[in-house]
Amino acid sequence: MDAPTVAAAPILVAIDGPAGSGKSSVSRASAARLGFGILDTGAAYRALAWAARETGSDLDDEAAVLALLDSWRYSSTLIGDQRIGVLLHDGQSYRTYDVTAAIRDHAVSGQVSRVSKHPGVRERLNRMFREIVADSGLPGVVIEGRDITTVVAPDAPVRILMTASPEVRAQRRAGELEGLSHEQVLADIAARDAKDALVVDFMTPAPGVTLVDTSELDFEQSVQAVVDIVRAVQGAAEEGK
Ligand SMILES: Nc1ncnc2c1ncn2[C@@H]1O[C@H](COP(=O)(O)OP(=O)(O)O)[C@@H](O)[C@H]1O
Ligand SMILES: Nc1ccn([C@@H]2O[C@H](COP(=O)(O)OP(=O)(O)O)[C@@H](O)[C@H]2O)c(=O)n1
Repeated sequence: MDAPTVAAAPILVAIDGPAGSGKSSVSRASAARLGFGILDTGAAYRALAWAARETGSDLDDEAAVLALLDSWRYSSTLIGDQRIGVLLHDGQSYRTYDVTAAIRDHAVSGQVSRVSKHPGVRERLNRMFREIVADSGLPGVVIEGRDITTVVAPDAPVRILMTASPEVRAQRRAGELEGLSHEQVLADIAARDAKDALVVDFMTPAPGVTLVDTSELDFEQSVQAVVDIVRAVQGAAEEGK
C-alpha cells in the first residue's frame, strides 16, 4: 500500500511594520502575484477587539479577554477578497457575524492595542495563526503584522520589515478615512504605534530581516520589491538543491 502523501508545509513570507506602511495592501498584491495566500494578523486582533466591545468585555482585563477567546472563533479568507468572520457563543449556540467592514471602524482601530497588549492573548492568537497557515493547503502564505518576523515565524525563509515615514503613512491612511484631517490621522497612528511598540518592536529589523522602506516607492514598486525578494530567496534555494 502507498504511504499517504503529506502536503508540504507552505513557504512563509513574514512581513511586519507600523500602521500605514503598506503591509496589508502590498502583501495582498504580492501574494496574488506569487500564487500565495495572505494572512492579515491585524484583522484577527481587530476582530477580537470588535467582539470585546460587542460583548461588553473589559478590554484591559487579560482574564476577561482570555475568557472571551473561549467563546470566540475566527475565520478569514486566505485568497481573493478579504472576508473576516467571527463566531460568538452565547451559552447555547454560536452566532455568526461578518465583521469585514466593522473591524476597520475608527472606533475599533483606537481600541485594538488594549487587547493586543496581553501576553496570554498574543500566545493564543499566535497558535491560531500557525494552525491556519499549516492547514491552508497552499504553496505559500504571506503573513503580516507586527511580530511575525520575530515571534510568530522567526524561521520563515523570507522576512521583511516594511516601513515608511510617519508623514507618508498618515497621508496614505487619510486617503482611506473620510472626514479626518491629516493631523488627526498622524496623531492617531502615532498614538497606536507608541502603544503597540511597548509590546513588540516593529520599527527596527531583527537580524536577518530585510528592510523595505516604501516612503519613496509607489504601490507597484513596493509590490515588486517584495516579489523580487521572495523570488531571490526561491532562486537561491533552487540553486542550493
Ligand atoms: N507604496 C505605496 N505607495 C502608495 N500608496 C500605498 C503604498 N503602499 C500602500 N499604499 C496605500 O496606503 C494605504 C495604507 O496601506 P495598508 O496596506 O493598509 O498599510 P498597513 O497595512 O501597513 O497599515 C492603502 O490605501 C494602500 O493602498
Ligand atoms: N501581529 C500583530 C498584528 C496586529 N497587532 C495589533 O492589531 C492592531 C491592528 O493591526 P493592523 O495591522 O490591522 O493595523 P494597520 O497597520 O493596518 O493599521 C495593531 O495596532 C496592533 O495593536 C498586533 O499586536 N500584532
